[in-house]
Amino acid sequence: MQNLILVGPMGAGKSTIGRLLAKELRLPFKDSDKEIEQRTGASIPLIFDVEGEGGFREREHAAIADLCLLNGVVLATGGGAVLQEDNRRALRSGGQVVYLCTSVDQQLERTSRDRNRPLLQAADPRAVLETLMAVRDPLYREIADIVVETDERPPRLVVMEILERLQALRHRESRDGTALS
Ligand SMILES: Nc1ncnc2c1ncn2[C@@H]1O[C@H](COP(=O)(O)OP(=O)(O)OP(=O)(O)O)[C@@H](O)[C@H]1O
Ligand SMILES: O=C(O)C1=C[C@@H](O)[C@@H](O)[C@H](O)C1
Ligand SMILES: [Mg+2]
Repeated sequence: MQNLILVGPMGAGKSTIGRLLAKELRLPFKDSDKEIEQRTGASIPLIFDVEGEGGFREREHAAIADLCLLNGVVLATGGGAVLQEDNRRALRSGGQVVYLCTSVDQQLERTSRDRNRPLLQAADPRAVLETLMAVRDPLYREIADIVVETDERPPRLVVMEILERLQALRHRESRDGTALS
């Protein structure tokens, strides 16, 4: 069975929605950020402190490569997992990719309460999020099978929409497959 892979920016809800989706589908849940922390034995802020973003991205690359080889899991990725082309290829072939789309306003609101995102420990987090979004939005879209809006929608509704949209996609794919054969 294919994996279900969630991509999107910080605060899109990948970890929150991934966990709920996995519960709903009775599938194991994996989170690449958690996997990196477990493998390293250190928190993400500490990895950034000691090794810089480059060190973190190397660890992320290794974790994504391994996690994408699993079968039948829901995988939440880190916000920057789409930056490396290798990662995008692995994510693409690792399963169905869901882009959780979120405005910068909502991202700010959802991330302002915790300090676990080193890239946002900046004087102007809004400017950081806007810059990241300009670079990354096309990359999320490049690999997404479906794009789901999460603004003004509680996590449970987002989960329902993902399930409905994936079902519609499967119907369409099987219909088109039948039409071609
Ligand atoms: N649809 C939603 N509506 C309201 N709040 C939400 C929604 N989705 C997530 N949140 C809240 O936003 C915060 C950030 O969510 P979460 O950690 O799941 O984001 P993430 O996409 O995994 O971020 P990161 O890329 O940094 O790991 C959490 O406090 C979560 O409860
Ligand atoms: O958007 C990003 O680059 C990041 C998002 C988080 O999920 C973590 O992977 C880390 O804080 C970096
Ligand atoms: Mg997360």
